[in-house]
Amino acid sequence: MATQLKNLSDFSSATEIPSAAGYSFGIVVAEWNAEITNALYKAAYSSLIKYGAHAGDIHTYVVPGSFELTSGAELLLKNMKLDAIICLGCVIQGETRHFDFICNAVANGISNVAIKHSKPVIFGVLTTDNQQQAIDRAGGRHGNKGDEAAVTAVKMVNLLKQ
Ligand SMILES: Nc1c(NC[C@H](O)[C@H](O)[C@H](O)CO)[nH]c(=O)[nH]c1=O
Ligand SMILES: CC(=O)[C@@H](O)COP(=O)(O)O
Repeated sequence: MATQLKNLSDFSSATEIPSAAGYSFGIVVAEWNAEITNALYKAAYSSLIKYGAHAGDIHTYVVPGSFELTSGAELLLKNMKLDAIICLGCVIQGETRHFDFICNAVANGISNVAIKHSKPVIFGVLTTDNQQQAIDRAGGRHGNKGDEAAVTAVKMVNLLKQ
């Protein structure tokens, strides 16, 4: 599996990570699976600060579930001047196909919001078969998708400087 070859928080071999200084970021976090999404959030916030973002330029909002990440991102971009949005959530397969509908809706919805506003909206959503896979990707053996999402946002806001 691809993840087995990659730690989500290892950027040692990555291209240089540009500065986040001067850019404003929104972070939308889903409450569902809060022990996981809180870990994603802490990593994303810490990474933005590590790469130069100012605390006053990071705006955090909580939504009930991952399905609401799309509307959360839309509301922020419609009402605030932000350079990028990071959406953080954790969807874990249950007994029914509800998982599929949420995952597909969020992935497509976030993409549509990004295109509508011509702004980076980062898909920092874990979509796992079970709790352990989520733990492994929220600060466990496969790193933290919150780190990955933050670095992606920093790279994207600097895109036009390339
Ligand atoms: N089962 C999970 C959910 N379900 C809730 C939905 O995201 C949504 O809030 C509800 O359908 C009302 O619109 N959300 C997650 O983030 N993770 C899950 O595992
Ligand atoms: C992804 C979900 O919504 C899931 O946790 C709900 O569980 P179930 O499919 O058993 O209703």
